[in-house]
Amino acid sequence: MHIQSLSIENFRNLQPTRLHFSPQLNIIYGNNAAGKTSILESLYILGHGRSFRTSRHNKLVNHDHDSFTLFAELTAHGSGHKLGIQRFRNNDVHMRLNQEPLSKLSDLVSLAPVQVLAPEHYELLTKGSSGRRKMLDWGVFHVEHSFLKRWQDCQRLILQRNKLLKTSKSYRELAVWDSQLVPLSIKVNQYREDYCQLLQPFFNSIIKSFLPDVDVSLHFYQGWQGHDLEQLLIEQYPKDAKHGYTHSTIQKADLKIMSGKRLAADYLSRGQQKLVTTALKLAQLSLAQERGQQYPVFLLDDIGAELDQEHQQMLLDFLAQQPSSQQIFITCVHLDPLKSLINRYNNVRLFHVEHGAVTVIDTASEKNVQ
Ligand SMILES: Nc1ncnc2c1ncn2[C@@H]1O[C@H](COP(=O)(O)OP(=O)(O)OP(=O)(O)O)[C@@H](O)[C@H]1O
Repeated sequence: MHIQSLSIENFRNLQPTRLHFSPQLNIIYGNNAAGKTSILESLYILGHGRSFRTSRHNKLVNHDHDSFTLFAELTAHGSGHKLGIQRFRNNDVHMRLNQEPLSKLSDLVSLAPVQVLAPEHYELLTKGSSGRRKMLDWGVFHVEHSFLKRWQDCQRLILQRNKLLKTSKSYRELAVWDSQLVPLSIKVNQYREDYCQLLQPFFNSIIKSFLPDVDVSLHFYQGWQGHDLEQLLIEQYPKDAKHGYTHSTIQKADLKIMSGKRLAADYLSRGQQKLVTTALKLAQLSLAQERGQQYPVFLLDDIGAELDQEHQQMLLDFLAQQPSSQQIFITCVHLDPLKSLINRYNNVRLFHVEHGAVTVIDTASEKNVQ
């Protein structure tokens, strides 16, 4: 997938602008608070319908306006598309694809795979399992599109089951729901487990280059580890009914990262944990390139902020080896560390951001600088 151009109106501090991107490497640079991450955030919204920084959409609308609008021209599944998203302060959203209204977020997600690595993600190991599950599910979906429908059906059944739990008198009232929920949950679980197995070799090879002396491994834990789900739901009925909530579901699955026999989050340094997160995101990108139906756009926010110089260079070397049809967006304060990457690419666009205003910079003046 390539994003060819993006018009941005009333989004965060950005002045209205229309940007034309390189199908390969795009670098967005400028001082702190200039608006660099806001550009990445708007690109992310094209593929997710939401931000990676906040779940409150009204924060994205410029303080002086009631809605923001994004309009993108992109190439996906081999053809050109025009995608428009307008989001209002009151949470209303209007989406249009090729002039037709688009009602389902899932259509947006399947059209435009966008992967991001931002400072926010460096807490992935230490925070709760939902961030890891979201990351896992994004990957599963882009390798296996039929996953989403099954996942949504499963969520719906869990909600209905939880509702029924609050009024039920015996397990028998739930049996009919569970006869649908159990096979569906097992299927969702299988998708996730298969994906994890596909991801492991990519992750192992990247993490070995980042942390050659540390034993790090990736494991998938289903939400009912070591049990038969059907039996477990029957046994847990008293507890589930008491809380009005199903305790063992696909919502309990997790991607566990171990260092030897210990959880990586309890044992590795913060810097090492950041490298594990970076390796996970890059492994997902590599796997999607190999198995997915199209290459995800890769967004890398604030490259200089979180990694030491040696590992920053490793990350840049990884990006320098990407296939020519991989589109990448990077934000940074200083261009200097990116000079070798810029020189490596034939098709680079540089965008300088200052107080929300974006200027395209002539790459010739920035290329071949030692
Ligand atoms: N809804 C909004 N309306 C107007 N301005 C906003 C809004 N939300 C955030 N801002 C401001 O936009 C500015 C740009 O933020 P952004 O995070 O994009 O900057 P950045 O260039 O990535 O900075 P840094 O290098 O410090 O990460 C900030 O000063 C922020 O306060």
